[in-house]
Amino acid sequence: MAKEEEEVPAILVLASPFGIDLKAQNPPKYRFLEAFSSNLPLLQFLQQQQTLPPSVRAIICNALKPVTADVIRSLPSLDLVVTASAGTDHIDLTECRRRRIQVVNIGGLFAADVADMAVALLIDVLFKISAGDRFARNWGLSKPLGFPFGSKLGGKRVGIIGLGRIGGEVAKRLEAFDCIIKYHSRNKNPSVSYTFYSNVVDLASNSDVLVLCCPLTEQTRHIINKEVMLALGKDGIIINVGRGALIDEKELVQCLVKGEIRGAGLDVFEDEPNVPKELFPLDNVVLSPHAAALTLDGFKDSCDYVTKSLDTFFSIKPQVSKTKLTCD
Ligand SMILES: O=CC(=O)O
Repeated sequence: MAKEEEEVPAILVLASPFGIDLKAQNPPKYRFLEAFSSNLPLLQFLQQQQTLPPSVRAIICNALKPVTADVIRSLPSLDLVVTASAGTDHIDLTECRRRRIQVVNIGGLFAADVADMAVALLIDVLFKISAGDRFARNWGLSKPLGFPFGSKLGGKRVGIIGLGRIGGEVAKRLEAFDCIIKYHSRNKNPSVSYTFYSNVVDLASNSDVLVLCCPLTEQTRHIINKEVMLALGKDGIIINVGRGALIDEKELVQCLVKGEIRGAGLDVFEDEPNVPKELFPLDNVVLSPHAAALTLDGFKDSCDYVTKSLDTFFSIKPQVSKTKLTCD
């Protein structure tokens, strides 16, 4: 390999089309190994590449592209992982820490969009918009009063789990709809007047709706279990814009099928891209393919963010960058 080529950092791109602006540069600043264009499992893809993997310095990924310990181990020169997501649960952070690999996420860039999606899902479940759309397409063929009533949003008691940037945006929006906001998070937030519950079951017992906005960690995995769902009760609704594994999904399916809770709006699932098939016939459930942060207008922002993260990292000496760049 020519010396100049060696000095151009190699970047493994797991999700399309990050790095577009960078690719157009002349002379090129980076060499891109585009795994997203292959159907092979990532490790197999890497094994098939002859030269580049040993020199890969950075990975660009998003929440749907896991960066496992095996992937990290197959890249001996890896210094940086940039994820176009707020969550970092898809990255083996233990292995990154061990190797002193910098992890950079997108912070609150999409907090407002994710909050908008949470509110949209809630309104859809309450007013049965998606179900009504399906019904209206055959309306003329149905019997009178064949479509069940929806429910108001104003006055609902909404329990937000995780009052960080996304949760805060959800609270702001739903306050404007005259909802009563309560929350659970690791710590009470002294700067808000919403009622704080240190216990999720208590929050569920005192809410009509639970909105999940917290990151997935070992502490929050299955934070919504059967006990919480039963405490929420038959009129309760769950909205999840966090991560699928925040809910015990098997129990959620059972509760929805048996009518032990009233409905759910889900943008995320435990085993994406697999969505439990039992949910498909249910009109009290609105499904979305982890799309809260996927807007055409937002995409340019995430490309810019990824570009800036690479440029910042590679323009700083690696030793310095490892201490100065922060994972938000
Ligand atoms: O899932 C999306 C994100 O983590 O930003």
